Amino acid sequence: MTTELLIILLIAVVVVAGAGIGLLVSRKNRGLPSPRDLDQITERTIDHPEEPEPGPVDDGLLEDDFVELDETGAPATETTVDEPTAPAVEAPEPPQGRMMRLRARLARSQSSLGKGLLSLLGGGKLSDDDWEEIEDTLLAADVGVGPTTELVENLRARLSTEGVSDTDRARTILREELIGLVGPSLDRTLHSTGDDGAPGVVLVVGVNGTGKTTTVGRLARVLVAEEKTVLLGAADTFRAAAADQLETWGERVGVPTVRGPEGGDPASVGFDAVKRGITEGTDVVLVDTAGRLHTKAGLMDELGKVKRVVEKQAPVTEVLLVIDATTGQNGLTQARVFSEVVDVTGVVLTKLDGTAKGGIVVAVQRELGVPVKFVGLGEGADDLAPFDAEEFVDALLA
Ligand SMILES: Nc1nc2c(ncn2[C@@H]2O[C@H](COP(=O)(O)OP(=O)(O)OP(=O)(O)O)[C@@H](O)[C@H]2O)c(=O)[nH]1
Repeated sequence: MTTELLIILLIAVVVVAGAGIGLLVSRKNRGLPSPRDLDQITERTIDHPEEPEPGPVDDGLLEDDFVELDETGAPATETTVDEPTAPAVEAPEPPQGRMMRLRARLARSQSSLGKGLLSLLGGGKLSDDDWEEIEDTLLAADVGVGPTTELVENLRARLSTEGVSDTDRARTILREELIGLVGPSLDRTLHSTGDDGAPGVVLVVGVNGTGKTTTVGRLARVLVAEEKTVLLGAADTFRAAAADQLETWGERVGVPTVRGPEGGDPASVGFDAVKRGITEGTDVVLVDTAGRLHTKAGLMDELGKVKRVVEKQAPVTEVLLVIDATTGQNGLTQARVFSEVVDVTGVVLTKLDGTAKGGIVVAVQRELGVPVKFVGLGEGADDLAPFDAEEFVDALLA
């Protein structure tokens, strides 16, 4: 009897356990209710993030030519062309008159350099102490020792022979002398026209953080405002964000960007950009380069190679060096290194707004023997002004 009872109990346990497992398996097969079903069940409304639709990822990139750079020993790097995708393009402001519009941005240079000098010079007969103060004012504004001595000598000679005692005359003399120092007859045009139908090729070089990428973007706007067709080459491949940043600048004015993979060969990007510029009959190709100032030899290799490789397609018509005006002597040291590495043909001085060091315009021209062609006077898209000696001095003395 006991044995029979035990057998019955055992069968009962097996049946109950089997039913339980069956229930679990069937629930598993049906799947648990989704969060939304649970909401309906519980009549609670909870926001759940939409699940992404599966499908092909469109990154907006197009395949471009694969470039072999055997002769230079450069690794072949695949570049892509990012056509502008934004439908609405902006109409950039024409470059003429920008310096006048932005002259108030030179306020700090104005008060320390222009107004400081005027108040000293307009005060009648000047003592040696006054002249020393004039010298200090010029040096503090980063004019540089040589140009300061030259200016003071010229002013002394003119003021003593002409015997000036009124402010207006002092202003006129100072204006003339400052304009002479800045160089009114230097060729400050952007050399952006290629020969024999080839595009103009502008290489933009400089240390990262000086405003190089911003400058390339703004130059594109200047050229678009002049009704030129433009192509950008994102040869700063060391920081992915630099290419993205450049592409955004281009998109705003309907200008495409040729870019390579992060860490790819900058020379390949330059090569492809110019190649495409030739094929499409583009007026100007602007190439943003990387400015890692790690070692002079490294920089020389990199920039030298970009230029050499690009010139297999078309001559470089301009090499613009971007210098941050707020860095003073440091900026001049950078300028020296870059000019030893590449043939710099023009300077862009950024961040001239809000610095008291407006005299750097003179110092950098003397240092490199090349003209300042553009100045950055703010963070706005069209705050890059073609440099003009007279307008600059007038803004200082306003
Ligand atoms: N106030 C002022 N800011 C400027 C000017 N030009 C550039 N900047 C700012 O300087 C910062 C650096 O500019 P970038 O163009 O990123 O500098 P970069 O040299 O290309 O540096 P990387 O992209 O790191 O290579 C940005 O915040 C710009 O808005 C200028 O003329 N005035």
